[in-house]
Amino acid sequence: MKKIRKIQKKHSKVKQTQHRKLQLNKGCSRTPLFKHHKPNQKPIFDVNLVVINKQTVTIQASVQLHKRALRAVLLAPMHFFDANPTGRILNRFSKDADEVDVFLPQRIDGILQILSTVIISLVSAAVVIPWILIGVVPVLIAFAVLKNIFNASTRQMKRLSNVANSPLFAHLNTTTQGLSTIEAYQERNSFTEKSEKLIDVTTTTTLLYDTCMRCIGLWLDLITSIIVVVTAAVLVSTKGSVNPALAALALTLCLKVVGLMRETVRMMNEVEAKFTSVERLNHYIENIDVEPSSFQCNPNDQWPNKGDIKFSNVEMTYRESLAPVLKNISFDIQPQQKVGVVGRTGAGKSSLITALYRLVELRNGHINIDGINISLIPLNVLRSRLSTIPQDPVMFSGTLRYNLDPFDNYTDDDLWNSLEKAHIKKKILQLDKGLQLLIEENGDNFSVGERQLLCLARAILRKRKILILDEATASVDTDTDSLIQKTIKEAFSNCTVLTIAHRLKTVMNSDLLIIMENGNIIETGKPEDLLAVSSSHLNGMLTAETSISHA
Ligand SMILES: Nc1ncnc2c1ncn2[C@@H]1O[C@H](COP(=O)(O)OP(=O)(O)OP(=O)(O)O)[C@@H](O)[C@H]1O
Repeated sequence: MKKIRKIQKKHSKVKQTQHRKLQLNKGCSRTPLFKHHKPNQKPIFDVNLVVINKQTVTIQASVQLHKRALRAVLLAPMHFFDANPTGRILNRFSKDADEVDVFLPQRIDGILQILSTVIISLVSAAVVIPWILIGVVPVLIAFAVLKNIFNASTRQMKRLSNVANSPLFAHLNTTTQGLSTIEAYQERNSFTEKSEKLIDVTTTTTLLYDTCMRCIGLWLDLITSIIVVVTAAVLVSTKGSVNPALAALALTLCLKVVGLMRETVRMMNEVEAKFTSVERLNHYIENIDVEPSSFQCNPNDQWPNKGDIKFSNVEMTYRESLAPVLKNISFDIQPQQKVGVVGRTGAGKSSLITALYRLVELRNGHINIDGINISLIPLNVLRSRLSTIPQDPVMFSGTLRYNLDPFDNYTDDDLWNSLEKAHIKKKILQLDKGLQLLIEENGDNFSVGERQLLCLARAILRKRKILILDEATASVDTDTDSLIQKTIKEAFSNCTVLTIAHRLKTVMNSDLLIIMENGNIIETGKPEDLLAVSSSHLNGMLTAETSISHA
């Protein structure tokens, strides 16, 4: 019985202490002015809610910035990508976007919280000792001057640090892409050395920025200490004339408020420096030229239904400062004609496609498809009505189905049919997963030739009136090349096909041959007509090709 009573007593004692602790906590939760994210606490003044709602303001702002910068890059013309390496673009969308997404909202929130504390503390102090406000003015001036002195340099250091990241990103990008080549040529050491040098440059600029921030911190601390010392000295020297309680309050407030003001200035400086990331993203939004979106003619859904292509005095240059790569080119391709374009490397064959897709606007002349000048129609319409198999076949990470038919417009049977016509069905069947087969980034789990065949399957599926093949079979063996040419002849019998090829054999069955050199057309006609003339360029090229293959 005694034992039970002892336990009961102990239990009630524990309960009492718990109750007292609870009361104490309740008391505490009433006193603080600011919420520190403890559950069940009901603060009088919730800075997060009252001053700023991070979710709706800062995050929304960064989302908008990101969206608009991304849109600007996606709609940028070709020359933007020629002038800006991938690393530079990656830097904006990784490092700069991270500062805008994470750092700035946190810091701005912090500044607002501290500023509110400073204002409330100053108001409470002014109520008790009004003359304290006289002392605040020089303090504010001192901090403002210091902030201005350091602002320019910290911002510049931050800009330097941001810029220094781009070459590092570009180098890492090229290294990962060319890893096998680096290993094959045993260039691992030189690449590692270059990485280290670039990391050194990046960290040096970051160190400069950090040093600048430390320096401003040091000066702010110095001013704070001077102010506290001066206040203490004044209070001591006026001993007896100031109420000791008020003197203690003045000193405490001085320590707290000046300390907080110092912290605000430091953080504001940091935020202003990091705002260079916003500036850099904004630069993309405001300064990247956008591909022309205005149009004077919107062709019907069936356009082009014949496939007639007419180049008239076309002159094109990749940049204003560069020489033209297409010089006064004129030719006419009849509907359903199979045209072969040949010429030496750099002759301007691929530039014909660039001009057809309006990746670069013409300097002179015009191109008509089915009688419509393509410079007058919307870019998305033009590009969606042509089919191409480029030199570098493009595959996206995702399923095979997604790669062939991203908008889910065709049935599985259609897809298998096109794979069969492109002579790749057998290979896909061997891999077991069928249309759900996963394609790795850049189509790395397929050879270049296989990727070209998958692109051919994609083109067969879309059934456009105009098909452009840019060295589409350059990476497949001669037997498969012949098979593909046969397929193209059958599957695209009622389409216009423009084939750019290095191997003359690939285009010898064309209806028309265009031979290019140095941006000009040097010969054009039916292959048999050109072969009949012994001095023709085609005969010369054939002789050169045969002698190389026999060598
Ligand atoms: N993006 C570019 N910026 C500047 N010049 C370019 C660009 N692309 C190509 N050129 C230049 O334009 C000329 C024609 O290039 P194009 O790619 O059309 O030749 P090509 O006949 O297709 O060569 P290849 O058979 O090697 O693919 C070349 O001198 C090349 O240096």
